[in-house]
Amino acid sequence: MIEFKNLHKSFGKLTVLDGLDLSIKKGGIFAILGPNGSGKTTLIKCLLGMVIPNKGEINFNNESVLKKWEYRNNLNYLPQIANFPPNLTVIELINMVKNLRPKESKESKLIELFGLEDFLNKKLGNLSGGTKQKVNIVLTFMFDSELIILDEPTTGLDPIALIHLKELIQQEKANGKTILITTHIMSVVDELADEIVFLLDGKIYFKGSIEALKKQTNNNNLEHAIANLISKQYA
Ligand SMILES: Nc1ncnc2c1ncn2[C@@H]1O[C@H](COP(=O)(O)OP(=O)(O)OP(=O)(O)O)[C@@H](O)[C@H]1O
Repeated sequence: MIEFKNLHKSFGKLTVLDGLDLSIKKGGIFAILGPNGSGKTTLIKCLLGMVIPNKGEINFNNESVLKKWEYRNNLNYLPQIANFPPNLTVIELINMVKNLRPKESKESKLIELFGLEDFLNKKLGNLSGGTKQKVNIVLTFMFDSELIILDEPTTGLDPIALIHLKELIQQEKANGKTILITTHIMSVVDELADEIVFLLDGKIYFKGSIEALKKQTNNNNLEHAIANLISKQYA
């Protein structure tokens, strides 16, 4: 479904992606992991056309995405930091996004699920971080798309909202969707991920199941298995 071939991206002298190759098949939950600054968001933004690679190919459903935009109709994206217009109310923003995207939307169910009814007429600039993140989640999941990209979706969520988010992700997977998720919360990876994609030094350092990672690192604890991957590389 998605293929990155020999992808390079530098910001000035800083090389972030250094000949990265990765293919992701359709269906399932893929956790994109790596230390801070390893290039997870950059990789996602290359796929979205928000960062232009210096070199390499990116294909979505066997077609190059470079200089294209139509493919974006088939994906939903939750950004790591949502810069909402502070003077709009929650419902104004939801309606604005609905108008921009002429697709069927199911926001009512999500508003109820995350208990946002009482916030609909509040200005986005006055919301708490966690409530803003719930709005971010509603905007991401209200449309039906084959690919869902979630950049740190759990930030600021309380335990109940976190449970609802995890259920939502599982439901999308059950409906055959492909979900890419970046997170530093290993319990989320443990519960959700079918495959781990681990970025280090601008390349994919490991790709496989949690079981395979535990076996390779000879460590039964996911957090320690990941730490083991990093320390072996720098040993
Ligand atoms: N527009 C930009 N201009 C300059 N440097 C950038 C830009 N975007 C990202 N970087 C740098 O590229 C590197 C990779 O950043 P990126 O946000 O992709 O990392 P990440 O793996 O998502 O990190 P984190 O886990 O902290 O979210 C960092 O050193 C970052 O400072």
